[in-house]
Amino acid sequence: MSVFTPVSAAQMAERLKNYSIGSLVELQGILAGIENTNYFLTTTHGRYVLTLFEKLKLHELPFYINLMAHLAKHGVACPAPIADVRDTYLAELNGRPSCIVTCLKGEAVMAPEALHCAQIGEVLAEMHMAGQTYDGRMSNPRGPAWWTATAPEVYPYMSADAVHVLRDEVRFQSRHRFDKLPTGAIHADLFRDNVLFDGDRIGGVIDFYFACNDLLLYDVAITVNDWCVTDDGDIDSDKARALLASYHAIRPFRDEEADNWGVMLRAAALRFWVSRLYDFHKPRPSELNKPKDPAHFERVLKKHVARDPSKLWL
Ligand SMILES: Nc1ncnc2c1ncn2[C@@H]1O[C@H](COP(=O)(O)OP(=O)(O)OP(=O)(O)O)[C@@H](O)[C@H]1O
Ligand SMILES: N[C@@H](CCO)C(=O)O
Repeated sequence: MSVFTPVSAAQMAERLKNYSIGSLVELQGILAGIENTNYFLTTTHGRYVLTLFEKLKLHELPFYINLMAHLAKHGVACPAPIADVRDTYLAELNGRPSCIVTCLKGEAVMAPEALHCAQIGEVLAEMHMAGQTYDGRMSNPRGPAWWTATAPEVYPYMSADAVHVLRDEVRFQSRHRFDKLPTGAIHADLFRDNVLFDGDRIGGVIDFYFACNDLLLYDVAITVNDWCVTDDGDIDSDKARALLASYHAIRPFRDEEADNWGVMLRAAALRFWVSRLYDFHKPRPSELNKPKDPAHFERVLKKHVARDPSKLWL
């Protein structure tokens, strides 16, 4: 299903001559994933993942691949890209940019407990700390300018009540500035399906293709909104505290971050509400995936608007 661009064993064996990771044992297509072609690649030296990028172009990829390499160099649990004999990570294969990264152990945990959330807080803070010395730059393609421009495109498909909530939130966010909050390289999509757990221990973080430079607290809010959410769009405060406490132990929050926590949780919910609305109502012709439920993030946002954010702080 998710092998959009097939690679033969002969092609792979030939390609591996450019690397120092042994010779081909097995190449097995990965069914999960909707954006790219992924294969589990086993060589005489170990297990790797081969990705062929179906949408991103060669020149768009270095920010993400170099970020993974930088984080892996710092010991962060994420795939390490493998350089070829020319010392480059990216090469064309069957007309697609491709790269080989180390294979992480484990599977996604879709019903996490506080113990999982605590490990997520830790790995997120480690990414943020290690990311401080990353010199790649990428503005957030899904930031305030994007949601302000995109929201009106989906109003025609929404109920009057939902338009009211969305318009109010876009306006609310535009009244806030965050000049004093710490920034850096952020993952920006640290949802449950982008982390592998080997039993109860984190195997690592994958899918860095929304990474960018933005507020660190925004990344924390995105993460809490997914890892700590309940079925009705509320946030489980025990899980949120477990995540925040282990994050704070590595990168202590500043007072200004505590002050802006509620606004940030709302911004993170708004971003995914708008992207899901857009993907739902205006899918690209090539889109193969079943769109994710936008109403989920409407519920998350409404709960945030109604609550005292300090109840979800440390
Ligand atoms: N480095 C890795 N180590 C182990 N498994 C991996 C690795 N990279 C990807 N996978 C596996 O491949 C699956 C698909 O990868 P991924 O989620 O990145 O797909 P995608 O199509 O690139 O993106 P999307 O999440 O948008 O569908 C993951 O669910 C995971 O099981
Ligand atoms: N994690 C996103 C999809 C990828 O950006 C969502 O659940 O809407």
